Amino acid sequence: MKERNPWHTPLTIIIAVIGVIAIVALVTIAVLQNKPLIPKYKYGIVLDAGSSHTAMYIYEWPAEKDNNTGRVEQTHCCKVSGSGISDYASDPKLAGESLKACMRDAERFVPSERHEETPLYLGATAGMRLLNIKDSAASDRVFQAVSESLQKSPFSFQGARILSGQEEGAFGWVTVNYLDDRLEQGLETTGALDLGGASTQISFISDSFDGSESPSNYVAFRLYGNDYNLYTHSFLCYGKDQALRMALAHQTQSGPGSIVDPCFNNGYSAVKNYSVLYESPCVSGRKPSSAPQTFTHTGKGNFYECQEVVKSIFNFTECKYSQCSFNGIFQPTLQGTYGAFSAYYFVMKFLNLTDTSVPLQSVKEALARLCATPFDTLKKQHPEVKLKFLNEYCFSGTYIFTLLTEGYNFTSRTFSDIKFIKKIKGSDAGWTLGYMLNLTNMIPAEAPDTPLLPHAGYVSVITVIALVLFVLFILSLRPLWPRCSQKPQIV
Ligand SMILES: Nc1nc2c(ncn2[C@@H]2O[C@H](COP(=O)(O)OP(=O)(O)OP(=O)(O)O)[C@@H](O)[C@H]2O)c(=O)[nH]1
Ligand SMILES: [Ca+2]
Repeated sequence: MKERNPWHTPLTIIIAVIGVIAIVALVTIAVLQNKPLIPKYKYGIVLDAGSSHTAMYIYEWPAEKDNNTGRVEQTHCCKVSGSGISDYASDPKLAGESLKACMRDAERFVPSERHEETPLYLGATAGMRLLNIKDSAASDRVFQAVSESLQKSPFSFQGARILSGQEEGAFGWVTVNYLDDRLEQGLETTGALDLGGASTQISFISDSFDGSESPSNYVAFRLYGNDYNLYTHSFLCYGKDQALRMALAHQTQSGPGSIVDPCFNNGYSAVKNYSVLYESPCVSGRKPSSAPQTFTHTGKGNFYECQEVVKSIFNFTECKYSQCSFNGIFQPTLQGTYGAFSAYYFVMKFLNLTDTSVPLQSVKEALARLCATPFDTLKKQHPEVKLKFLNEYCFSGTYIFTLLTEGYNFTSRTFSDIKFIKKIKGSDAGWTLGYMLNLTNMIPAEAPDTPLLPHAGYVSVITVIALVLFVLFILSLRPLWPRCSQKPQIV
């Protein structure tokens, strides 16, 4: 007679089927519930209305990581053609018009279903600060015109305003450290050096600085559970274009007519207009009373003499604090590493000095060679470089060298702590990302709670526990298990 399998009772079969269904359901729910959602992104747009030009940056981040430690990345950048919005003071409508091509670009890069909820900001820096000083009604008209233009875009326009120098410096610092993952992980931070056309910013953490000596240079942050006491200062008029104006103005003081400038290469020559040179508030107070309409600006290319001219635009003597950078501005002792961007990068890139940390002496030698090169030779060596930039590299390089060493007090030892950078992990270094992170509350003050286990670990643990429970359940039903039927004895 065929032996009956003791498991083949209706009860055990039902228990087994229910058990298997329960496990499958449990694992399925665990997987679906915790699976990362299909990547869906959110967007933010910032227009950087600088003194020399406007640029639009589009940022994106995973939608479910909103208000968390999600990585915000720059996905697109559009350079507005023409000059900065402050140059449209006499025809503000054109400032609004100039932004249109980039805004159309943004409509293509941000998916249309996100347009309406995407915040759009415009922040203006030193060019508008200067226009506001010179003619505040004109600056209001420019803002009016750009705001009207941006309101017509499908995005959620959040306003156009001038950033204070302190904000510009602090947000540049946030950008650099956010992109380097230094904030979230509580690592030692990097200082930020930004050289624009009309102002320059220096921002860093110094252990010796708690804000008490100079409160206007102090910005306190609490980010991801860490406190930061940031030193920051923005020098209006010390961006490279305004610095050049000040250097030229200084040289025209000795007598109008012509300037033989050591900061321009030998062979360079141009006729320039006095009124144009002196129209900026950075120099307007110093216009010679009997100046003719024009002056001839020629180059003689000498780095050492150029340094003397550049030094003349700084005041190194006045200081009412324990220590100063220049112009009587407090600066604590330099500390840590620095990321130097904008014009610092453009100029050092031209000098081929961005890849490794460079000894200060090499920079000096490269500048001495550059300034001594006749302008014709320089043009032949760099046919690809725009003349308006090529003209000025001797001045710009010498200015950067002097600002860093004599101004901020970098020495041959600390100079190699500066890295000249343009982008970090695909996003441009600058104040715009930090500005948006702040306005969208994307950096929490406290460290967010992290899940106990990663997703895969969580699913595995749940599965193992389910299996163990199932086995225990089956074992607990032992009393109900059918007994082995005894073979009938043949007597
Ligand atoms: N050599 C070189 N210079 C550049 C380039 N792009 C911009 N510049 C110059 O570098 C300087 C700084 O440029 P930005 O950082 O864009 O300055 P900005 O933001 O307009 O000015 P701020 O409002 O003072 O911040 C200006 O004098 C620009 O004309 C470039 O590709 N090469
Ligand atoms: Ca800038």
